[in-house]
Amino acid sequence: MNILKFNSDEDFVQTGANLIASLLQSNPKAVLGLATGSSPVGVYAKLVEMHQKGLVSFSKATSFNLDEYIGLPVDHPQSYRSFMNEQLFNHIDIDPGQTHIPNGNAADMEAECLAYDKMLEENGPVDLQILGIGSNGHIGFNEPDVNLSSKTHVVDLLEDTREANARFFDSLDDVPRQAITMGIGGILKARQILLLVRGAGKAEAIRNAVEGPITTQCPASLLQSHPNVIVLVDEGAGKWLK
Ligand SMILES: N[C@@H]1[C@@H](O)[C@H](O)[C@@H](COP(=O)(O)O)O[C@@H]1O
Repeated sequence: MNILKFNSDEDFVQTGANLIASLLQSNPKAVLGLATGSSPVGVYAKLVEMHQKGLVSFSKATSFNLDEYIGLPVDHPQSYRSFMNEQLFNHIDIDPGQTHIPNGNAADMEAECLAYDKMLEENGPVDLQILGIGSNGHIGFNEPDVNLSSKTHVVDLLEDTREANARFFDSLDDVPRQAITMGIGGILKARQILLLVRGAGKAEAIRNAVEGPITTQCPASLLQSHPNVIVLVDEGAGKWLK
């Protein structure tokens, strides 16, 4: 794992954005694995800025998002489709038909999981997978558990995850109880992984993930088994790293 610590927010987002932009410059048809949450927001904003300056184009790229809430209307402001449209897709030249997000409103969720993995397999592997980390060590919505699923699946969200995400909703009751997420196996198939970690609230999670044992109780620790992971941490998140 290549762990880079930043004191400056600007350097953090510029480094993340440069990695994605240089991939697209060398391979315009790159397959991007995208994440939601507050961690990648600054990197997406920087990519929009770079796109507006003519420094990067997404016109031939394909994207796959990690996860989506179940049962939230797709146009709900907190759906991950709305998030991606607002933070990135509406401001760049990516073909909307080439952006993929699991359908959290499918009538048959099992079929949706299979279809998503099939699409990933047909278009993959993902060239660069962006990830955030939950304060309990989750990646995507792969929560700590005795067993982790390899494939895309439906997950019951843990209470602490719902509470962490309640800040985006009117009340805790409005936070969905389930999500569809790519599995750990799907995530680890990416050629390269870029883990973005910001804030002191993630200090323990990232220390466990990169310095602790590889355990399903900290799903992000499985990234230690991947040969090409870059971790960007800010000062707060990196405060307990060696
Ligand atoms: N499903 C998402 C994850 O993909 C994200 O990485 C994580 C951290 O979110 P944030 O970056 O807002 O702290 O939790 C969410 O629940």
